[in-house]
Amino acid sequence: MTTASPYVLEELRKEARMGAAGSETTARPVPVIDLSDFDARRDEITEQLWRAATEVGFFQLSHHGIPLAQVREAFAMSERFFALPRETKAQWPIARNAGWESLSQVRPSTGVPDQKESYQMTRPRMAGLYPSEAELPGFKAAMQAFEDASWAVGMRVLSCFADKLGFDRDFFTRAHDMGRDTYQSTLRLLHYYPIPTDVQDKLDYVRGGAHTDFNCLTLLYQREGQGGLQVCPGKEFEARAWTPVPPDEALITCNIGDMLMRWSDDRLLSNFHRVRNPLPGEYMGGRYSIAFFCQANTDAVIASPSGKYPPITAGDYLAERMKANYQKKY
Ligand SMILES: O=C(O)CCC(=O)C(=O)O
Ligand SMILES: [Fe+2]
Repeated sequence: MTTASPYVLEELRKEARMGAAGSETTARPVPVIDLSDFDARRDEITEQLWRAATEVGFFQLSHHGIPLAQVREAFAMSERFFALPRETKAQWPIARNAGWESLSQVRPSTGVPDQKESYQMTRPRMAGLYPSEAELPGFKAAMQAFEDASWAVGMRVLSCFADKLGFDRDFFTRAHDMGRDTYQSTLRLLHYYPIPTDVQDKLDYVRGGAHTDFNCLTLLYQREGQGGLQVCPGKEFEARAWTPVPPDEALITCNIGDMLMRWSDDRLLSNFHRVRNPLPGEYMGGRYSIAFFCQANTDAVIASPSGKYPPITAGDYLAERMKANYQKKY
């Protein structure tokens, strides 16, 4: 007898089926795409991005134009944010992808909360959710500048996909319009807690459960010495064999999200990823990462050209995915 899945969206049913299993790792090449001299090399870069995104679903960007000092400043601010007292952070509880949460994100793949805290910045929803200048001087300005820089890189990559998909070049830029109150792209700071000694061999202690992202494109920043990210290419979902993506401060790791998979009739592949616990002998301290999620504005209609997926607004789509992850927090 089969049990009906509680999830309406195919993506969520797939996540639930993925489960927490699979510890095998397979070395796969992670394509690195050099964005230098972008305007002159646009055609060549577009071909490389397309190949990486259609064959694998994840890739890394080098020479993306964001200075290393700015990435390091964002991480320094993130550490200061998470070092604030719990009661201070609790003034900014998460709602609609904005604010702070701790131990509350339950991925359908694992059914247990990720052992992390995170703080999401979704600009039009941030009233009352930023630390004050007294609490954390310079935080808001540094984070907004970092989001601006990440957005610009994300839009460049998406403009290449627009060319290949037969949309006009600015199609995705218009769909991620920061100037409107329907904007819902999110900058997310993540802090995975240090691993307590008594849980180091417990299977139900999960740093980050397997999932695909809800958005169009994710830009992920990792720190040297704080690895753990593993990916499983979209086409090889059933194999559940994971490939580590070691941190490199100079690179941005990208993956395609489910919005773009729908928008491209599955030509661009979203991919599963997770954050595994450190293995015995590895660094057991905290892990910080930063993700920028290019999420289409709430009123953008994600219509799959062939009609494979029924049209849905990006607002409704995201709400459905968030509800499945945070009970009653959307
Ligand atoms: O922390 C990481 O490396 C991954 C984070 C992630 O996958 C997410 O927040 O969706
Ligand atoms: Fe993710």
